[in-house]
Amino acid sequence: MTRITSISLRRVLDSRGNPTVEADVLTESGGFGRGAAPSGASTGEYEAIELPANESIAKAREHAVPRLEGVYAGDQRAVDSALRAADGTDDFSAIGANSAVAISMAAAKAAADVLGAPLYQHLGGAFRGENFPVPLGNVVGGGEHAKEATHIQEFLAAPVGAPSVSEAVFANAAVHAAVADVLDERGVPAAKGDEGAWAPPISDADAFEVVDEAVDRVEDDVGFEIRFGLDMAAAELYDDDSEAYVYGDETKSTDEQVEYVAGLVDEYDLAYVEDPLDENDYEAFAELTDRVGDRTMICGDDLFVTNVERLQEGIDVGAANSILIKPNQIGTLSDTFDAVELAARNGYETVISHRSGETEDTTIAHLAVATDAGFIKTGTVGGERTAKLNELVRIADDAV
Ligand SMILES: O=C(O)[C@@H](CO)OP(=O)(O)O
Ligand SMILES: [Mg+2]
Repeated sequence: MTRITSISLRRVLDSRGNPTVEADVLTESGGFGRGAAPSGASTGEYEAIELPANESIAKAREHAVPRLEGVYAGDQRAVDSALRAADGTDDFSAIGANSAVAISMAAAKAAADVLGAPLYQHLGGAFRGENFPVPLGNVVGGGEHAKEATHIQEFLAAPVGAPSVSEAVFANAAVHAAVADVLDERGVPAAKGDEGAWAPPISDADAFEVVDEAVDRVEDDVGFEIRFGLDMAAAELYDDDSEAYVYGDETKSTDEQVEYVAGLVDEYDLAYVEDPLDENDYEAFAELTDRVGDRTMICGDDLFVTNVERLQEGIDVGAANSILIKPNQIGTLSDTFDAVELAARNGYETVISHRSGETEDTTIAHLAVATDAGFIKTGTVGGERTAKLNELVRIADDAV
């Protein structure tokens, strides 16, 4: 029933206005699934390769589509193996991870459609749908997502005490609004960055104060615990030549960076710190995790790139205690699940994540519920972000 009869690929817009790949998968019994690839700006050195959308589509039409016709969409491993075989490289550089991930997600949705089950249930089984991830909401940001704003890429609200996913989602939106108030009171004008977070021209130190204040206000209002965290995207700050982290005119050695982050964790009771160190520095990651990993999440994004080999290396040295999961970093849902399972087996928390360039695709909301992830990082406001947040609310309401 889920045998694939046709796949169409097209160029659509992402949230930055760049072309990305959208895939439609049809099965012989009429099942339909659509998936669209997101795109990063602060991409990790070891991610699967995104090709220009046109090129990726042409290559996938030539090499992948003929192999996939006749494969069962319900057999996700078979779909993803066919994608890997069609590509023939380790990093999807032949057909592009953008076409691969769009097809992989579209096939999963087509299979769910045939089964008449929500995607999270097809991917995660009958007993999923009870637990929901805590949404990490980007409220202030800079780095590669907004020039002339903070050096730290993301300040993320973390409503860890929210009694429901819906209350958590609304709490993050309230923190986003409270940040605007605090900035306004300080006379700071702020545009928005790529993910809809405020991108004020202030120092990182001032941003900590602003976010801390905004979180306190909303916490008082809603009456449950809200903390905050960071994506430092430190690989973007690290300069290989000087072997230092560059914050405008200031630099920090690796030891100083570890010291700085450990100090921030304690000063602001941070719930979460993603990529605090360079993507090649497992050792310094391990040192920081050793110091503060008992009281905060140290999460590898560019460090692990959703790749089981890199994750295993991190597990071996104690580099972190959580992993960011982005399907397009590795190219298929099967590889994504492998990374989630390896993480879970080793006591690592998983954080399912959007990219800075997004579409209305809601697959990651289902993926987070299907894998019982503790967290999801998918922005706070803006249509391509609320698409995922609202889908979580619908899943909780049994309305998908
Ligand atoms: O670094 C990140 O975690 C992501 C998403 O917030 O950014 P990008 O998609 O630009 O890599
Ligand atoms: Mg990141």
